[in-house]
Amino acid sequence: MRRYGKNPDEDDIRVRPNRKGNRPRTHIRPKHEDASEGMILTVDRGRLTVLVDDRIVLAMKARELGRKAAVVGDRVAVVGDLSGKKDTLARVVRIEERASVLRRTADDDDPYERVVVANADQLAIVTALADPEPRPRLIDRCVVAAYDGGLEPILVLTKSDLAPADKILETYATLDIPYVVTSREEFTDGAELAQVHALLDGRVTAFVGHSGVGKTTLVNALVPPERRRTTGHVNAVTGRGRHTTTSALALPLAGVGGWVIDTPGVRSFGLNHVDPSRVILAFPDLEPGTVDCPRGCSHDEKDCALDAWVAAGHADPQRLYSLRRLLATRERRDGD
Ligand SMILES: Nc1nc2c(ncn2[C@@H]2O[C@H](COP(=O)(O)OP(=O)(O)OP(=O)(O)O)[C@@H](O)[C@H]2O)c(=O)[nH]1
Ligand SMILES: [Zn+2]
Repeated sequence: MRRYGKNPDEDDIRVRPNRKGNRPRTHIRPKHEDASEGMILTVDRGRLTVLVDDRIVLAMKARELGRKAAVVGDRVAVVGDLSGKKDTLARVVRIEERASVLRRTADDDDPYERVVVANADQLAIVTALADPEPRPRLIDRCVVAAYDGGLEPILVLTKSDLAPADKILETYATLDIPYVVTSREEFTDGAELAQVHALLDGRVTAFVGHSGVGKTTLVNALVPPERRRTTGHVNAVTGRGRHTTTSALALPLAGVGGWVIDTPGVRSFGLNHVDPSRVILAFPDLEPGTVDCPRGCSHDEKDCALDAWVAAGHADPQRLYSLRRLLATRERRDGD
């Protein structure tokens, strides 16, 4: 599996100046050797649901965890009553290191980045081919968030009964992003569903998409019947579905292993937090060309060494063009 960031989580650790000597400020935690492992499925304010073996356990964060947020997809250590019975409450005592993090700043004016999903292998960017119209810059921003957080992006292009996919596919061909084109009608015949399963089975996939793109329709076709949600309640005033959830939600893929993590419809995807040096990791063919870059180069500036390096024939100019296009989406424009 491709992994982009080395340790995408490290920015979450606020390193504070240490006045008392050079021992890092770590908390000596009780060991909790009896703790069980689990995975967070939902977060609703302070309440977490955690999958422990095959039971769904209600839990809250132990105080010793401090302010670090527990998010959907987190692997955790949990103690207390793990029976999953009514009126029990367990405690999450440890959040394991994250293999990937999907983050967004709600808005580019909003300085706070939030981790939306932890440990997803891939990010399925769901885009309708029409109704609503595709928004390439939003797709690009999601791709950047995936690369930045160590997730592999995949494109899911829905409503192919309304418009063809060629143009979008052409735009993303250079990036070599796996894709699938779907329509609700075809979905029932099995062939498309098999293609989607081929991309998702055995993996943890976070789904993002603008409201109304058909994300719920798609997710419902993938999860067991009792986990389905109602679709199509787009509110004319807010543009949001009536069932818009405020946080992500992990659902098991029907039949085989793997998880779908449904996230609330996004209208924008703030990228304040993105580090260009992590995005370039998704371009291993270009990375060697950055050795002569100025320190802290954004790779989207005048002195970037990539231009000369690519001009000398070391890599495909289309790839550099794509990298620059993605990096440019970090800046917000009207309509994003
Ligand atoms: N023509 C067409 N319409 C579709 C298709 N898939 C979904 N729709 C319709 O598009 C609308 C939105 O679908 P949803 O699945 O609710 O979309 P969503 O992305 O979950 O939207 P929210 O619930 O607002 O977050 C519904 O009216 C669906 O019936 C498709 O393949 N073709
Ligand atoms: Zn550079």
